[in-house]
Amino acid sequence: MRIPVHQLPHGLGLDLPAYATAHAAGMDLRAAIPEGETWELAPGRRRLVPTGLVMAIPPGFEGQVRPRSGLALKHGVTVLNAPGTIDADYRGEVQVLLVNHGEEPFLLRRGERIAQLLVAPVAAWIWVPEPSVELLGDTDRGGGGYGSTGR
Ligand SMILES: O=c1ccn([C@H]2C[C@H](O)[C@@H](COP(=O)(O)OP(=O)(O)OP(=O)(O)O)O2)c(=O)[nH]1
Repeated sequence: MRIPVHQLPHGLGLDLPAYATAHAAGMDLRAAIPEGETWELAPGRRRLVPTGLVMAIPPGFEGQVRPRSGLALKHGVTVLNAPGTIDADYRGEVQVLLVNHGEEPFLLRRGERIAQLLVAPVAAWIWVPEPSVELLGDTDRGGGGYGSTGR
């Protein structure tokens, strides 16, 4: 599968997102912040981090911007809107909304791996309105939820 991608000027020189291992699901996204700058993410604060990437995800697929577990475990830094959705028709820069849930400021530098991108299939659905709830069909669960099956 191929995804046309364009690196904006501030992203040039950074590696394209890549799978770290043979069967990895996600490709790491890198921070396209200016060379030599250090961005501080203070505890409790959020920041939109550029990737320098514009992509054309094929119709029928979506991009999911997910956190990296290592950043979450070591620093409390995660993707605030996880999973962020990259629509197939989006032609703006992919950005990552990071939040620092940790106790220490998190320092971010150019090229750092900040999140991972998964490209997954999505189906387009249409609603079929039914005049009564019975027409939706009976199930074992029925309306049970929120712990109805036990702990
Ligand atoms: O983490 C994210 C989430 C979204 N986007 C881009 C791609 C996506 O296609 C577009 C719109 O995202 P979304 O639908 O989540 O935004 P919205 O808040 O619903 O705004 P809109 O009215 O633009 O759809 O923003 C990102 O770059 N990073």
